[in-house]
Parts: sequence; structure tokens; C-alpha cells
Amino acid sequence: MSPATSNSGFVTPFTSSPSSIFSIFDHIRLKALLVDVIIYYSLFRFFKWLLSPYVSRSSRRYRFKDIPGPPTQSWFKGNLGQLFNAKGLPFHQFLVDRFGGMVKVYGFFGDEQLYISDPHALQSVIVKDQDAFEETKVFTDNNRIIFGPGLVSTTGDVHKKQRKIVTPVFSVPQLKRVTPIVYDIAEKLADVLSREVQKASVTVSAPIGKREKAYNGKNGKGVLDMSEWMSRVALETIGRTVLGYSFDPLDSPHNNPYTSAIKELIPTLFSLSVLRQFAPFLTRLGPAWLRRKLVERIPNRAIQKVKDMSDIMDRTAKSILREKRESGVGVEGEEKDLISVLLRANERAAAGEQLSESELTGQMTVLIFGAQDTTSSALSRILYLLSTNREIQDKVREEVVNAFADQDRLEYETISELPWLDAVIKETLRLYPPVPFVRRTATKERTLMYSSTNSDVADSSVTVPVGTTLFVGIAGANRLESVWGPDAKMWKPERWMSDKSPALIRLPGIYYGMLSFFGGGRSCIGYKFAQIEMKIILATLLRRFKFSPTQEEIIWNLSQIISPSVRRPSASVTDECGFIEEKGLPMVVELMTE
Ligand code: HEM
Repeated sequence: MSPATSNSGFVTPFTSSPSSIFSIFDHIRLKALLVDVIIYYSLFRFFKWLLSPYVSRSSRRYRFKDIPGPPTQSWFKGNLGQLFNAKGLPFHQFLVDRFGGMVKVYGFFGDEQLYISDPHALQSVIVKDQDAFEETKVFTDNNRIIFGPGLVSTTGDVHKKQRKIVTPVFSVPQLKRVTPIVYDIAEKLADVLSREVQKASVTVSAPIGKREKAYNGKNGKGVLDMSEWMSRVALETIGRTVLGYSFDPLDSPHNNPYTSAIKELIPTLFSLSVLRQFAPFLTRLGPAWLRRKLVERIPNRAIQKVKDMSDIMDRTAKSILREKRESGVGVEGEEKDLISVLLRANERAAAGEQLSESELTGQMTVLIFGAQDTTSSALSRILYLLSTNREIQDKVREEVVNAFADQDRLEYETISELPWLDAVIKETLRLYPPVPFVRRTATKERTLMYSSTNSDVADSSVTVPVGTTLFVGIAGANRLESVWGPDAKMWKPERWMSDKSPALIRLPGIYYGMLSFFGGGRSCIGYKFAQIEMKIILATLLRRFKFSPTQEEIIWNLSQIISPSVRRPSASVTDECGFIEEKGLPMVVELMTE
């Protein structure tokens, strides 16, 4: 039997009957269809896998139907636009005030998430069941892309291994060793500020209806942007103590690209808050070089800026590490900076516990990043509160001036124990934590107990399925009346002046029963460093200057870490609201006369 030839010229080996023409087509169609189905199915599986972190969440709707919360604002972003919003601080507080310690909020595509500030539930999330509530993949993937594999990019055993080696670097004996460097920097800052005050000639535009006021540096009084100075001093302190590297000598214009990169990173990242949720998607797109090529082609200025900043930070960390290795880490016990302590500890660690080269550079960048904006935010807020509460400012100054009466520098223990200075720092960090919330993902199902009446009685429970995203409301918990009493929302440093803790219920935080430095295995590794640094800087400044507010309106913005800006009446007719906002914290700084 010879093979039949169809009009189309196709040949079938299977049949020669006239009706076989249809069979030929049927067969071809079937084959093409099969190929199509396979291609489409593969594509479907591929995209499903690629999008699985987001798509599967839609099946997590209606899990928390009995938990109260606000309505969703958008079918796509849920409440994320309100939560990750520069002006979103009141919304965060509203959630706790209106709905309590266990609140339902919405993420992408209706994904139900929990906003928790209840002390019982937080005990479980932060301490008891901490292995079941990890950093979110969005957070660690973003951090890995930007910083490399440091503490904030790893989870589970890798994170525990890193913590084990980095924690001793911030022990009290090591901190005591770098304390003189912090004094050097604080004293230099005070010298620079006294010169700045003399030359500062500023006209401050007052709120509408009030007179404009000019400060011309006469009588040792001028207006300075104290958030800018706090930011510079925090970067220089962490650079010199941790890396042994000066980023900003304070007395000359700073044009170090690393300085600009680290300062602009957080606001730029925050402006990308919604896009950043897709980082887990990016990390699935093949090897690092391919992902880099893809990122380079994204036509978004903020993304390109983050890429450039990440490159600068990585290059700087590598070059510092190379220099340290070449010059040696110094004699044991006399290391000049904390990274030398880390390098020595790493050399001594057992083979499986050592940090790799990229883990080391990752830690360096993460420590700078973790320390700078947080500490400068806290210092700015403290100075602002002292400027608006002159009585407390005078009390702290009197205490400091007396303590330093016959010595230029106080020992670590002595400055740590000055009661008013300590109380002001504690109370500011409680009421205005620089990091007002963090997020976690449930990696194991757990049932959380909580109070539905905002009391200390845990009378309700909620089962949290694997994959649920949680917001840990640090600021919310730090302001609970059930924990701090009826005046919880007031700034009252004196609450810390008694020997008894003011907390009625202890929150699971490492720092005096508050959550400002978090708790558990992912608590802030630099919290003791931050305290001694802030104390030295504040004591040095308060001995030399008086601080008062200008008449300008200061707004505190949420950009993951809180930062101040000034709201000024706008002269521009195109500005519909009649106001413009600029980053900064202008303050009247007055030299103390002997
Ligand atoms: C007032 C100043 C500071 C505040 C309020 C603060 C707050 C916090 C908070 C809330 C966390 C937990 C973040 C999370 O779990 O997602 C954290 C973690 C961290 N902080 Fe701080 N911090 C401050 C200063 C510092 C300093 C000075 C350093 C370094 C010297 C530092 C390094 C870190 C690091 C590396 C982590 C990640 C720890 C880990 O995941 O294991 N922080 N900090």
C-alpha cells in the first residue's frame, strides 16, 4: 500500500482511504493541540511556581473572619498602601486603638494578615514560638539582594550560626574599648556645632498668622538642622567603631559616595515598598548574573538607585576587609575596631561555624545600615522632646554637668547609670520607637492566645496557618494602657525614675520590657552599643548647648524608620495644599555660657 498524499502535500503512513484526509488533519491538529497543551501547561506551571508566594495567598482568605479590622482599601494592595505610607503612623495607631491587640488587615489580592500588639500573642511570636515565626521572605530576599548574606538576610540555622559569632563583638568589654572613640567624635561634633551656631544666619518661616523669626548667630544662638547632624554623627560613630573607617569627619564637606548611599537607602527603599513585595519573584529568575541583567533593564529610577547604592556598599565593605587583612587585626584584646574582633573570632571558629567572605562583608554593611538611621532617628527625637520640654532638659543638663564636674570623660558604667539621661532615652524609645513595626511569616501553624478586652487576661485564641504574614506592632505594644497604665501615651521620663519597672505586664522585649529593640533570637544586636553611643553624644551636647524649638511645624514620617521633616507654608500657587515639606529638624541651638 502506497502512502496517500493529501492536497496539502502531507503524507500519512497510516491510511490510504479517502476519509483519511480528515484523519490526517485530525491527527495533525491533535498533535499540534497536544504540543500546545504541553507548552501552555508548562508555562502555567512555571508562572504558578513563580507567583506562588502571592497566588497561593488568595486561598488564605476568610481565615480570620472573627478577628476585627479595617475594610480593605484596594482589591490589589489591600491595606498595604495605608500601612507602608510615609504619613501612615496615625493609621498604625488607629488599628490598635480601634480594634485592639489582634487586628485583621489585608495584603495583596485579599490575603488576610494579622497586626499584633497583644502582649500574650507577642510572647509566643517573639520568644516562645519564635522558630515558627520567621522574618518574611520579602524582607530577607530584599536584604540579600541589597546587602548580601548578612544577619538580616538569613533565617533558621544559618542565622543562628551568624548570631553566635557576631553577638560577642557587642559585649560590654568590647564596647568599653571603643568608648573613647565615641567621646572623640561627640566632642568634635560639639566643637563643629559651636562654630556652626556662630555662623548660622537663618530666617525661619513661621506657621501662618505668626511672625517670621530670624536667628543670626549673634549671642551664640543659631538654627541648625539637628537631624542632619545626628545622621552624620551616627554614621561616623558606627563607621569608626565598627569598621575603623571614617565616613564623615564632620568638619569638612562630606562627599563620600558610601555616605550618600547609606543615607538615601532607607527612604528610597520605602518608596519602593509595594514593588519590594515582589523580591521573592525576582530571586526565582535564575542565577545572580541573569537577575542583575534583568534589574539593569528595569526603567525605574528608584530601582536603579538601589542597585547603585548596593554596589557602592559592597565595594566599600570588600575594600575595608582587604585593608584589614593586609594591615592585620592587631594584638588580641587591643583591636581598634569591632570588625577586627569579628575577623579574629571568625578565624578561631570551628570549620562549619566560620562565616564566608560574602557573609563577612554582608555583616559589615548590615551593621552600618542597622545602626545609622535608627540611632540618628532616636537622637533627633530625644533632642526635639528635650527642646519642647525645657524643664526636663534642664534636669538632664544639671545631672550631666555635675557628673562631669571634675572629669572630661565618664567611665562606661558611670555614664550608663545617670538616672535622668537614662530615663529620657528609655521613655523616648518607648513612646517613639524608631522602628515602629516589623513583619513575620508563620512557618509552622500555631495558636496564639490574646486578650479581646485589652486587659491582662488572655480570653481568646486564633490559629495562625503556615504562610500567614504578621505585623508586630512595636509602637502599638509600647503604648498599651494595659501595660504602661492610663498615661501610656504621654512622654513622662519620670516614670523610669523609681526602682520599680513602670510596666504592669512585661512585653517580650530585651530592653526594659518594651519592644523598641525587639526580643528573642532576632533582637537588635547593637542595642547596648546604641545606648552608650546616645548617652555620650547627648551628655556632650547638653553640657555645651541649650536646645529650643523653632516655630516651624515638625512632622515625623514613617519610612520603615521614622524621620522628621518640616512643613512650611508654600509661596507657590501651584502647590494646592499651600504647604511644602522638606526633610530636616531645624532647632534653635544656643551656646551655654560658663
Ligand atoms: C536606637 C537605635 C536602634 C534601634 C531602635 C534598633 C532597633 C532594632 C529592631 C527593632 C530590630 C529588629 C528588626 C527585625 O526583627 O526585623 C533590630 C535588629 C538589628 N539591629 Fe538594631 N536598632 C538600633 C541600633 C542598632 C545598632 C547601633 C546596631 C549595630 C551596631 C544595630 C544592628 C542591628 C542588627 C544587625 C539587627 C538584625 C539582628 C538579627 O536579625 O539578628 N541596631 N534593631
